[in-house]
Amino acid sequence: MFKVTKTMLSEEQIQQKVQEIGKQIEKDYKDEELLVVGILKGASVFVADLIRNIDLDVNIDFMSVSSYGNSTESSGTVKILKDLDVDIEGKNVLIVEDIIDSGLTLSNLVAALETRKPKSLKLCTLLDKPERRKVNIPVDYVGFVIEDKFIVGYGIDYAEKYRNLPYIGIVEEV
Ligand SMILES: O=P(O)(O)OC[C@H]1O[C@H](OP(=O)(O)OP(=O)(O)O)[C@H](O)[C@@H]1O
Ligand code: HPA
Ligand SMILES: [Mg+2]
Repeated sequence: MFKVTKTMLSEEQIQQKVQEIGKQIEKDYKDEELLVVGILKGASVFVADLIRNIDLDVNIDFMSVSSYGNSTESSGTVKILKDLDVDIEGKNVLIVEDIIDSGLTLSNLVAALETRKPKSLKLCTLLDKPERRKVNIPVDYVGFVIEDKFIVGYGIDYAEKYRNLPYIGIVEEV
């Protein structure tokens, strides 16, 4: 049976980091228009907190892609389940993810969005698990670099559970 056995990052640590990233984004996009794109469902909680720490005129949109399903291993392919509502040509786009693991989700997504000719395309992730990377992908804003543990909480699930935890916990077989 799988259970949340430990806390990896507390609610306070996460909130502090989200504030820092938000302020950095605010600086970097001063006097620019910005479209923040959250990747459902995992990034939903992070995006909601992040945009409240960016004191600029931001627009938000969401995409839904899937690579994990109910397992702890990526299937290696990414399906677009819900596309953006808006055209991103000529816009500053910031993709927001909860976690980069193999990098497959983001690299596929970036390739797809680059063809739509945004003015700029940057990436932001709360968590980065570099040990599991299968494709190299440069990320502009990283919250925490974490070790190779299967984690949940703050939007991130195991079999659709635990997304509502306010902290990041480690899931282990007990
Ligand atoms: O770097 P990768 O190996 O591609 O893994 C990262 C992706 O996997 C998870 O999403 P998932 O596809 O499980 O869907 P979800 O966001 O709806 O939970 C996570 O939210 C990232 O989007
Ligand atoms: O550690 C993880 N936990 C949950 N979902 C994930 N998707 C990629 N990595 C993870
Ligand atoms: Mg996701």
